[in-house]
Amino acid sequence: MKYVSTRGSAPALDFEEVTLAGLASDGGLYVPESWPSFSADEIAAMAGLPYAELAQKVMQPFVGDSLTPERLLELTRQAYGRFAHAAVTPLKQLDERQWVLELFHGPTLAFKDVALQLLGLLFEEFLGRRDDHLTIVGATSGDTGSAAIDAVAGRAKIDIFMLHPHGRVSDVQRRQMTTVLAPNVHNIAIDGSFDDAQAMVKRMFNDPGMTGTFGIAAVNSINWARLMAQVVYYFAAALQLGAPQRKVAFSVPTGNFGDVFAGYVAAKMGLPIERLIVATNVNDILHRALSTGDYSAGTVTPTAAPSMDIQVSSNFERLLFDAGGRDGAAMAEQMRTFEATKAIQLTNAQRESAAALFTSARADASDMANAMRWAHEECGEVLDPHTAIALHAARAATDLPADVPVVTLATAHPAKFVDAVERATGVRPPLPSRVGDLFERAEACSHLPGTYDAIAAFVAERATPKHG
Ligand SMILES: Cc1ncc(COP(=O)(O)O)c(C=O)c1O
Ligand SMILES: N[C@@H](CCOP(=O)(O)O)C(=O)O
Repeated sequence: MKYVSTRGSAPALDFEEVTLAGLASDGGLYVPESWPSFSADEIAAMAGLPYAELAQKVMQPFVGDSLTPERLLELTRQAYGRFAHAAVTPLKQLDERQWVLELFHGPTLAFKDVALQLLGLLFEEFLGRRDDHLTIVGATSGDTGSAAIDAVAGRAKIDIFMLHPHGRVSDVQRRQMTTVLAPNVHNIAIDGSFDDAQAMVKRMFNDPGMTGTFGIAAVNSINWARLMAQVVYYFAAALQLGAPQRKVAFSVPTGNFGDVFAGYVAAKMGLPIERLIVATNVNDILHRALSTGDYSAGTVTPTAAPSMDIQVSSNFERLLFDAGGRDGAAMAEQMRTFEATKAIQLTNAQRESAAALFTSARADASDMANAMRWAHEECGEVLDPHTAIALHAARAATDLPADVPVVTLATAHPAKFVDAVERATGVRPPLPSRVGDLFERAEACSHLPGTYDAIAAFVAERATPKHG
């Protein structure tokens, strides 16, 4: 399998190279040069497989000969062996139509663990084949950071520098990052928003002063391997609900468009998905883009669902590229316009193609609180604010065919956002014991101005050059 850049001019890479590369050298994102697909019979044969085996089957076409099927299965067993639930991503029924897919049973209590536990192992596997050192530079609005740090802390040949917006992540999210005191972990709180952090990370991939010396790598969803691993749980859920004979809809709390793009990939691979509902909070650039074609970023409003407080959604570029007919030169031009003006209009082709699968909905603070209350009072489930936003959107999708179940992706454990959950439901969910004595541990974090020069200098002083 080869991967091509959405902007058309970076070299095509294989899976091993694309995993270590992160962002393409032309500023684009890598996507498979074509979508692999399964027949209905092949999908039916996956029903009932343990999660690690299903993961190997779904991901093998993307991995190609970078890993044998036997080795990939060893890695998926190792990655998902750390999850606290035997099903890895268990599915729960709320009422006749509504279901919740719990993605937070990994070590750091959010869906990011599903991909990052595997990505940490893939980095180690591929670094073992070469004499290189990796410098991971990531941006987080709370969850990617802790999951990535857990996945790579203490690993030889890897340093991780994780940027988060100062004061805009929950206490649990911050402590899950800053209390990891391994020497290869560097937490940085920046003045600014997640979007500012993400822009600086992307800029570093295109700074020859940094890439010439350091092996800059990505743990954000700009890294293809992140999305690939997230495709698996769409298969897991749909198979339990009757796929391939029955269609399923998914409602996805969305920020950087990675999770819902993984659903798009599952549909491209043959999974019968009736609809993907893109649920946003008041930072609603994606809702506006999908409903009116207006992709224009405003300023970020802090909300009780901080991991979705994003205006510039990296992975939307992957959809625009694929939906727009895979024209790299046109995509590069469209993204240049967006980077310069912070606003573009989707083309008719992009809008029509996206509308075949996606709808969108926006939830404000009271929609979110009402969804949390409904789940708690009517179904006995305590949900986190991000999940509640998607549940609001799922319940609002009344035009779906009556026999289509709707699966809301539960992206974080409610204990990560305990204050917002308590305000809405009166319940203060306890932290699961697997996160240990989080509030007793010492924290280490550097606070830097939100400027590229300050971040680049900080990284350059501490990182190990790529060739030792
Ligand atoms: C809890 C939670 N829900 C939803 C999202 C949004 O997911 P995505 O950025 O893949 O759209 C995030 C952040 O990525 C998150 O941490
Ligand atoms: N919500 C995310 C933002 C980063 O998204 P990613 O999926 O691109 O890593 C977070 O929790 O950090």
